[in-house]
Amino acid sequence: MKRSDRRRRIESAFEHLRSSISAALGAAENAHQRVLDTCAEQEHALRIAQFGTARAEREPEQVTDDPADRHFQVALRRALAERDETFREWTEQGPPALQELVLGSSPGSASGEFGDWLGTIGDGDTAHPPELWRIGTATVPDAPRSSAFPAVVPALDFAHLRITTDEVPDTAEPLVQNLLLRLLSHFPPGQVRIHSWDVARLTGTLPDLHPLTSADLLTAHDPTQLGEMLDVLSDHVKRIHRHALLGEHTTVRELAAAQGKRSEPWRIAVLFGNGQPLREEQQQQLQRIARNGLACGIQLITVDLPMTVNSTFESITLIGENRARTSMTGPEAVVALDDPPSRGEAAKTCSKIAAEFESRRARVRTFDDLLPDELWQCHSRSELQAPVGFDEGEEVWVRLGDASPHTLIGGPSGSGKTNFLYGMLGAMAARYSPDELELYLLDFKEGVSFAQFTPGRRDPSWLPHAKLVGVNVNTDREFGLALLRFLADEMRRRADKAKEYEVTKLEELRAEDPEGRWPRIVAVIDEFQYLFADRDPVTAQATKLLEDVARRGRSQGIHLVLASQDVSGIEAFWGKPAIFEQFILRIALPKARRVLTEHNHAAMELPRWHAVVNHESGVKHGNEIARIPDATARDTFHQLQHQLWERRAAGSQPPRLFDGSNLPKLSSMADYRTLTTSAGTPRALLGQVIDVEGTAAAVRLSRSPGRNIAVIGSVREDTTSALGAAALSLSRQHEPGKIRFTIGALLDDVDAEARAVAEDLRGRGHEVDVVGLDEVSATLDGIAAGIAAGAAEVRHCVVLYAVDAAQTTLERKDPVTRACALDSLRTILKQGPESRVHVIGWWRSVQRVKNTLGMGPVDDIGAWVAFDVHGQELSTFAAGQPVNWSPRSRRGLFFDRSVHSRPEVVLPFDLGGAPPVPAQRTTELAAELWEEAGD
Ligand SMILES: Nc1ncnc2c1ncn2[C@@H]1O[C@H](COP(=O)(O)OP(=O)(O)OP(=O)(O)O)[C@@H](O)[C@H]1O
Repeated sequence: MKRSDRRRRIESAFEHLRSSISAALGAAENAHQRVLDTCAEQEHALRIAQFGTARAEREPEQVTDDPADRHFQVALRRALAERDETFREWTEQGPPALQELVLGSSPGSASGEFGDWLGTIGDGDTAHPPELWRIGTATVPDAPRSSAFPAVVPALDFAHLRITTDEVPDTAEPLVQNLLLRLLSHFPPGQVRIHSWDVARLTGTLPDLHPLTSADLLTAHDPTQLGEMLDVLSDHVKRIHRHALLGEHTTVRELAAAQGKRSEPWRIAVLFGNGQPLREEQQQQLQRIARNGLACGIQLITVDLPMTVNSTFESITLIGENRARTSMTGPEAVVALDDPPSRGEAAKTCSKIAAEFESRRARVRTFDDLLPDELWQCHSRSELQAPVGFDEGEEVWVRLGDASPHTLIGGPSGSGKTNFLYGMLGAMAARYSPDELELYLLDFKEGVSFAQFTPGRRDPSWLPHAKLVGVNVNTDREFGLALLRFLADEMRRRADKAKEYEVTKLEELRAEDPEGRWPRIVAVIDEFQYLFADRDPVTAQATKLLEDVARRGRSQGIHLVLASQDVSGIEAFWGKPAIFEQFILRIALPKARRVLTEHNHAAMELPRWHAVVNHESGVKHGNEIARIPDATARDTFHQLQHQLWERRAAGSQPPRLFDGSNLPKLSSMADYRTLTTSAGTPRALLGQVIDVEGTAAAVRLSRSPGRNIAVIGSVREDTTSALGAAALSLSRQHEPGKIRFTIGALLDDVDAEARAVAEDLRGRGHEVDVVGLDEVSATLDGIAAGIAAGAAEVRHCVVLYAVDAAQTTLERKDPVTRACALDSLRTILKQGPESRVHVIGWWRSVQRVKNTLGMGPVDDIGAWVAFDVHGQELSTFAAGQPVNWSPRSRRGLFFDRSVHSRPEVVLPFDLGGAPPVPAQRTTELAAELWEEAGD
């Protein structure tokens, strides 16, 4: 190869190398440049992001020294595109959607223009209040298109509000005032109450709302008295928690939604501070109110008041020129607060609200105002509640439930206790159906106050909730015992049933057994002090039973309502703290003494037809004063009763009426009417026992020794009633021919009664012999001889009217045999029952029964009923036990040694026929007995 060739090739190789190197170097430089560009753009992007895209666009010189710089322009364009993309959905749909939402959920004054509602009185539904309330118009300045949307904040039950200013709290005033005007104008006057406190000003806070103070809708608290305002709010929280929120509802709002009506107004407390925290204890109290208040409808609005509780607060920060940021709209949105209406307009609105509230408050409320719009809509699972009166037009309610199980009502005669009871029972009966509430009503006072709840001759309606009505029972304290015993039994039945479901309370039992019928029971005893009238076994038993029912009834849905006009009656109660303490609800009518606690004299100052309603055992702070409407006038309770009666369930039975001034009619007694010939051992009915069911006093006439009946006493009407009832009831249990009657009419005075019964029995087809004084000895001898010969074929009842009147006749001895008919009678008494022969005899005194029986034991008289006989005389016939009994008119004492441990009180029957003769002894007999007593 030539030298020159080689060189050329080498040079060309170098050339290639050079150009390759320079190409490589150029590429690196380009890449370097690109990296530098990207870097510059990203630096700008970072600064733009830090500064805010919108601001960077507005004020580029704040972001870069050279706004025209290519890299900055690229970064800004990219940021704007990204922002537009991000906001696109909101820009297109956000503001109009929000607008629509607010319009729908916050109607009327909650979000409308002032001009549309200012000055009109609200009628908003308190059971379903709007959640959000307008304060202004918001925009997002940094949005690509800054559309406005309504700015709203939650109020009332939903959140507290914390407002922060630039340390000039007054600047928050128009905002607060506007919001309050919206709230006040939305609901009927009185539903929103305002408390205000301003650390810096004595008066003049919220000046346009000032007219509300005259109606107590706004209470302006003194700057030095924050404690007083906090105490008022705390008391409301406590009271509402203790009483209104006992059942399944944990907030007043839920309760209102369930009941369709709010029972407590909203209370809004506005506190203007100065940026300084409160004193420690006030801070804590305020925080407690903040935590618990919303559930009770208490909302706080604080202005420049540092607080450490955050959770339930929404915040508004004023940023000058009527603009604010809120926690609802976030830091990007700026709210232009609504301009307030003119001062004149706002004040006029408040005056109008105050005047309307005053006029509603002054309106006389009637019994009808106690009634719900719809009948029988409430359930009594956790308690019973009903309004009983009005405080300045607002309802005052009573509650019977676990927290306040029983009520004590006091007031002197004529103060309106009966009327109060009518109002309360009416308001409850209208709310709860008979499946939710049963009433047992007892009035010891003379008169017939509860009789209206039972069907009468002129009005057939009855109160379908009433199961038992007792009137004129002032001498029959046993009826009170019977009611208490019935309640104690029912309580046990409920407790046993609850145990089956492994629960303890009625509320839980109802949850476990939803199909079961477990109404709450309200038992009213008017003039209950009669129960404790004497130092006797009735008082002792009543005390024991009342203690049991009062203590354990609470969890079984059994509520006592005891009323008394008698101070000593109530005082006697004070001595029984175990009972008294259970009567947490106290109702004091004007001038009632001893119902409330010793230092609570509210009842003394009450005007007529008012009551103190106190759910705190009578302590002062529990006082609620209520005006009680007239519930006994025409067209009040009675009209309601008619409506309720018409709604009664098919087959609903009228309440049982126990009227102490009337005797039960034998022919209408269930125990008599249901007697049939197919029943087993026949039962002789003698009268009616004092119990809740109205059971008959009955003696079984079995074939065993002693199954004879003595009717003892000198009052003819009562004793002949017992004999007649026994005979007639036995006749109903036998086909004709299956029983025989021998009737001894041994006293002229009762001949007519004896013969009337005989006629009645014959009319029913039975064989009846009537014997007088002249035939009685032979008849008894014959019967005794028959027994000696063997048992009778059919039952034989020997009904003797005034056995003792025949004593001399019966004692007359046969000159030959020396036997007398008295011996025959003794034989019949002793041996008869086993042979189907029973004596049902009337003796006019205990001594005279003993004369008949002779020296022998009294066992041959297995059962007896005694009228006008003192207890101590009867103890021999009651297995030797002391008998505590003072005779009373038209009442007897009944004892059957085969079933009773102690005698019980009975009412003789009204057998129908001739009207009863006034109860009196025959003068002739009175003289005889007087002589005997002298002997
Ligand atoms: N709130 C009331 N508004 C109007 N009249 C009433 C009111 N309360 C009671 N009255 C009337 O007062 C009278 C006495 O009332 P009520 O019978 O209720 O009193 P009381 O305390 O039960 O008296 P007593 O124990 O003597 O029966 C009745 O005529 C009744 O109509």
